Amino acid sequence: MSDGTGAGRPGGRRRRSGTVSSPVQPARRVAYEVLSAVRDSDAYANLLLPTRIRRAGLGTADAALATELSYGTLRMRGFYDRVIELAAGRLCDEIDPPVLDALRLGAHQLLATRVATHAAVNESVELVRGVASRSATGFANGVLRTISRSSLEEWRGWVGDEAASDDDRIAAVYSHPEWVVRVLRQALDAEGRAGELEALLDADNAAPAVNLVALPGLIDEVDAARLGPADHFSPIGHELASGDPLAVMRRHGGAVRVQDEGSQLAALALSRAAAVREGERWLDLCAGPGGKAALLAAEARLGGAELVANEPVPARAQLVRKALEGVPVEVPVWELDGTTIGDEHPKTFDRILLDAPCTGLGALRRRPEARWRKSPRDVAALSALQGELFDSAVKALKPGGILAYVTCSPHMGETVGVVRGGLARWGDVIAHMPTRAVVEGIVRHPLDLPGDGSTVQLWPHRHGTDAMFIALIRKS
Ligand SMILES: C[S@@+](CC[C@H](N)C(=O)[O-])C[C@H]1O[C@@H](n2cnc3c(N)ncnc32)[C@H](O)[C@@H]1O
Repeated sequence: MSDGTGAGRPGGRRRRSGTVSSPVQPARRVAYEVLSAVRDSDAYANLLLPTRIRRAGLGTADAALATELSYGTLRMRGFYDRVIELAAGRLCDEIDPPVLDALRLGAHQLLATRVATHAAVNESVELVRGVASRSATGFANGVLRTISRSSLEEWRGWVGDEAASDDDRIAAVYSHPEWVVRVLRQALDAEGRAGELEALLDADNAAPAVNLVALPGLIDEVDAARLGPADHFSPIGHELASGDPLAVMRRHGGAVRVQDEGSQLAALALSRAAAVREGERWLDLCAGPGGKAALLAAEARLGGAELVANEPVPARAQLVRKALEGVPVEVPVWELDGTTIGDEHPKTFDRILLDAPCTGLGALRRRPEARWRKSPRDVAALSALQGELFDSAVKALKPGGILAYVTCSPHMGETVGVVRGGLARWGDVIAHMPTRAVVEGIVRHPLDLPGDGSTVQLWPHRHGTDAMFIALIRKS
């Protein structure tokens, strides 16, 4: 990674006061623009960042620095805001948002990177100079110098000391909203593992490695082995050894994709829950953007099954079509409301993947701003929709068919809550399958999965995957 000092670039501007101020290094400017857009226009960092990096013409090292700075700052924003409040002696609400963005970016560099202190302070102050008054520039300089005089551990201690309760301390120090801390603890507690909470919150704050899936039947084992070290659990996954994942994907013409190991296991749990019979009909009910649809299409092709993918949001349905392009098999893409498919196509499918729209609280390491955007109100609306989609899927299943209910959230209102509700409504025609036993039959190494085995909850801190939930259900 670049040290961010900008060494070797042309000299700075001479200001009227006679001091020399340096221009902001492009990687830092890109990170600052991303933070502003996320705050100001609800942008998604993972979508915006590649465009901004390209537009700024950043090389590999600077692109990595811009990514680390923007993702790291967004993830740890909750903690940095407490640090800034202590250092500034005023609430963040009282600081001009563009100035606050620069302070957050500066705090991240000072407390969590090896960027030299003078570069972190001076360039953050330069960013403020570009958007605010002279007094704001002096204020930012003072706050950042105060932050720079103490270590991360010291700031963690002081932030913890100021907390109003133990949950508030954990929320502040680990930079998660307090309600998210509570729901994550509840889900771990249900497994008798509440003691893992801080390890989970830490894992949410770490950048995940790039993980690849080698689609079965589309790439031979020798070529797959060259992608990088085999995943610990997924039999078809590899960690990217080095290089640009897009270039690797292009080289393999659709046979290789970026996909979290947990997502691979969720799709395989459905396709490998029972031997595939020629001519089976499969449905991916909520398919956008199509990662699991591509894997299911490859699995269906090997077993002689037919897949239909459904995604009601047209732009996302286009992404599904694109994701399916590299799999040499015909997959119709419907654009229907999944809640109506059960009535429109009753008793039609042998297997259905219901990868439900959810809060995404299981993928916080991947979507750095997501934790600040969700609220408990979202859970109520989503779990109602998840229940309707569940009912629709049960109706659309043939007798004997299998449903995989999946979320990338461990929130119990979206996981076991929805499944229990479904069983209460449909208990005379559906029953749990032994999901843990199915998944254990797929993985390369044993998974540590407490509970009765009727469902599977994966975790970033324990398994290195997103926190995917999987429940296999069979219709009688
Ligand atoms: C968690 S994502 C699915 C991810 C996908 N399976 C993959 O692996 O790429 C949930 C999807 O459900 C879609 N969705 C939202 N409401 C829906 C509905 N009423 N019926 C079907 N799909 C819906 C969303 O647009 C979103 O694309």
